[in-house]
Amino acid sequence: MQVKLMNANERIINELHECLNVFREIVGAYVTKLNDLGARILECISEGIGLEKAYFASDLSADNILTVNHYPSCPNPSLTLGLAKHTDPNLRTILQVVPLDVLGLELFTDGQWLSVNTAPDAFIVFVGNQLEVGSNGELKATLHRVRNATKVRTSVAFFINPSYECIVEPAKELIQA
Ligand SMILES: O=C(O)CCC(=O)C(=O)O
Ligand SMILES: [Fe+2]
Repeated sequence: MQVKLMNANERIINELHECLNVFREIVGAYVTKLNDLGARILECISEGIGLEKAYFASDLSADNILTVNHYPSCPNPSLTLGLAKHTDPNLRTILQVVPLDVLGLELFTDGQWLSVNTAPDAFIVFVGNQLEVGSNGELKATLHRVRNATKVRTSVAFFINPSYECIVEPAKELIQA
């Protein structure tokens, strides 16, 4: 009988595979929930601006991306921004922030930057550029930025995008003659 002992490299590779499987399972379940949540919010938004419930479904929200932003602790946060001001180029963003007590996200509204508070189990939802176009400007893309903090901050952003093939244009129902 031949017994093959695993060397250190093989053991690490096996453990890595195991971690990746668990990671895939957890992230897969999270993304499925975010997809459902995103679809429900989009339905409410569509109805709210006078479009049919499913207007932004299918091609207009077919391509989704999950990203993680990590902001290391910054010794002098007043000297630099974590993320410069921008609007997201997609249809819509759903954001979750960890840890909850580290503030940093700011929205530009009524001529000033306002800090966004987070709450347990809460999601932050941004209107992206494509939703501003699709809604013919009824919804304005959210201008936002991130300030650094002396503590580490991480955010998870789920970007909902139209498919590459689809044409994004103002909804006919929202164009005044
Ligand atoms: O980290 C945040 O709170 C915001 C991240 C963000 O704006 C982005 O990923 O586009
Ligand atoms: Fe953003």
